[in-house]
Amino acid sequence: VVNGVEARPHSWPWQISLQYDKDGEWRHTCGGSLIASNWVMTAAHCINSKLSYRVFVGKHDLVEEEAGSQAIRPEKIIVHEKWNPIFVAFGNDIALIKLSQPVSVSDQVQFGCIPPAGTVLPNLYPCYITGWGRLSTGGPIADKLQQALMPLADHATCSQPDWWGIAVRETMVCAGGDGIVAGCNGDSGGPLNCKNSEGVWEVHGVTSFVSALGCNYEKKPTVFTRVSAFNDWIDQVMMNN
Ligand SMILES: CC(C)c1ccc(NC(=O)[C@@H]2CCCN2C(=O)[C@H](CCCC[NH3+])NC(=O)C(F)(F)F)cc1
Repeated sequence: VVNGVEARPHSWPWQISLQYDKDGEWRHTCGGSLIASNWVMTAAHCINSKLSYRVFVGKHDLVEEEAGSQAIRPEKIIVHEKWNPIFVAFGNDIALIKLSQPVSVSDQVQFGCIPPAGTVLPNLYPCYITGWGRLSTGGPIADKLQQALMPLADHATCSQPDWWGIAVRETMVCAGGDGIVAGCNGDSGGPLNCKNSEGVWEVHGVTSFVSALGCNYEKKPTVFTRVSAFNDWIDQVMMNN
């Protein structure tokens, strides 16, 4: 997250760190959201079938050992069948990770809520991106979980020619674009958190892409997979696996 702030520890208790084993070292590669005791939602582009992963729940500082955190191996990973790794703009950048054992909820580990199917929030609706992604374009990833307020850019705004144009679909959500605050590499797969009218936080987006010209690039908001376009897919996958 570029130009965010350190989150109060464990204030986004569904946020997970997806890590892969690189020569015996575990490396953070993506974020994700715990949505059930044995299911994590992340981005399809985070998954490389050649790598072995672990899901770390209950974390705040990635470089410290933290009581209450737990690393769990995936049992299986289901990537959306319509995800096309060649072109992130085709969308369907969503995947579900079934954990090899259920996680127990606690103060530090909670499930994120999926919004009702079809929910489309209005322009400038205030949401928060969270993640351990780069703190600046090309910069280091964060040790401590970051958060940033990112008002939504509705489809009419986000699909303007000098914004994302036709690269953005209605199955996506845009947020930010002020050239200051943005998601960045390593935030992929993590949640876009929006508080609903009852005051309940929902995971409205899965961090998908930013401009290749720079994370915080004016009129190139961070683009998320719109979770409320995938309720049926999520239900089917969880029921059938
Ligand atoms: C739609 C098309 C014009 C297009 C739009 C944006 C990009 N962005 C990028 O490629 C930048 C550069 C590093 C990774 N990246 C990204 O946007 C990657 C997803 C890459 C998926 C394709 N391999 N996502 C992230 O870094 C993010 F924002 F989720 F944290 C690439 C192509």
